[in-house]
Amino acid sequence: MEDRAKDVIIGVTAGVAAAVVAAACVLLAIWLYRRRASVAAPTRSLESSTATLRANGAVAASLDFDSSVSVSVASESVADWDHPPPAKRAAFWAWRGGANNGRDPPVSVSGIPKYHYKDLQKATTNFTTILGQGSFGPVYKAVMATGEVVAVKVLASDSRQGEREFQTEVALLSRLHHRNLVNLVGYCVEKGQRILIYEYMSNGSLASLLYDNNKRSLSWQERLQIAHDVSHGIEYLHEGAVPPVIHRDLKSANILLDHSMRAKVADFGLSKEEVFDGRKSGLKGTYGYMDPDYMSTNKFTKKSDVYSFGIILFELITAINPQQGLMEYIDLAAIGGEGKVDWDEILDKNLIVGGIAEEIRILADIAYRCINKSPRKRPWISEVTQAISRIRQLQLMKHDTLNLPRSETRTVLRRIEYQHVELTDLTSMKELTPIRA
Ligand SMILES: Nc1ncnc2c1ncn2[C@@H]1O[C@H](COP(=O)(O)OP(=O)(O)OP(=O)(O)O)[C@@H](O)[C@H]1O
Repeated sequence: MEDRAKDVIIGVTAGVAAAVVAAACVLLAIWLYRRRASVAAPTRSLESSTATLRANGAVAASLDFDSSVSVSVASESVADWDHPPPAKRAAFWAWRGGANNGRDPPVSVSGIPKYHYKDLQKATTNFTTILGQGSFGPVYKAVMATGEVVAVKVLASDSRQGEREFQTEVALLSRLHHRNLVNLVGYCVEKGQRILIYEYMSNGSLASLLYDNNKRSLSWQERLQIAHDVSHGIEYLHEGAVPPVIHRDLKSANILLDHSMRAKVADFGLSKEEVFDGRKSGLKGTYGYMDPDYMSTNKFTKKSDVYSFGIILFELITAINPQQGLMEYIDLAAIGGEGKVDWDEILDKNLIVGGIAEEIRILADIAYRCINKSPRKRPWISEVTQAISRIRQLQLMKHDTLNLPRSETRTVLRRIEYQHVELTDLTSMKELTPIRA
């Protein structure tokens, strides 16, 4: 009897112990689950707010600290911005100007010099030396006290988007340096004004050189150099910058030329919101340059920039404005299908000179691949740069050949033939694309 009571007591004790252990496990599991969920929650919401901008495992993310500030810069890891280090946080609050009740002066995180408004006023003769008017405000030529000539872009003070874009521009350009990007040399935030100061590009925009009747026509050599420069600039953004950057508003008006006609890409972060098809779509970019795939999916990728660059290449070849029917002309020329495209029909008449037909055809073929409706079939920008390099090599070799003694000419011609085969391979560019898409 006593043994039986003992057994009962042991059984009950073991049961209670088992129940306690089980309850503890359940509680532990609940606690762990809740903890993980609370850590994951902000990341998820940030990811969802940037989802439309992500593509190809890389690129543009929005720094959505609040819904009014959506800065398109290439992705630092989401987690990184989820818990930014103190320096980044301070910079961000400083940029927001007002988030700290405006007590502190704006902080330059960028290392880019900050100018006083009165100095810029003087350098622009009280803002009278206007170079042009963009959608974010006027641009002035300024001669600084040091004698340096710069371009001063005054963002419209009433524009909320202007302020947002201002933040993007300073943030992006402070970490992007390349000879084919228009350098930001300073900025000013004073008296309610937001001003960006750039290196001065004395030959203006590619658009004005192509479409302004008062300007001389660009030579083929210059056009090829411009194509190469721009391609290098974009390649730096896509494949050199860490993290990578998508421009989102590549167009001939955003390609500027310096005193020696070298081209640079301008206007990061200043892509404007555009009303499309009469409806407010939230799409960014400029009509005539916008990737059709982006218009249907709302996903902007590096290949969307490649599309816009393809359009710019066609502008260089045809001098037809994309906003005045360029695409229709291209479709007409390509009506015969692959291998039967006749680019001669749409060539800029100023390019009808001897000896360059083959080079033009190759560049047009590259451009045509860039504007393929399917982003996967478009080349990567580094492939485009390489293809343009080959055209230039071909040119150099031709030039050398003309200056060579007869005995060497045959060898060089053979090399040209070889290069040509390589070029044809490159312009087909089909094999690489699916691997990285
Ligand atoms: N760094 C610069 N050097 C010389 N001229 C410049 C410079 N930046 C802009 N400009 C000139 O100022 C004018 C306005 O330029 P801005 O970049 O504001 O607008 P946009 O690119 O022409 O148009 P949008 O703002 O609609 O894209 C253009 O004519 C351009 O050629």
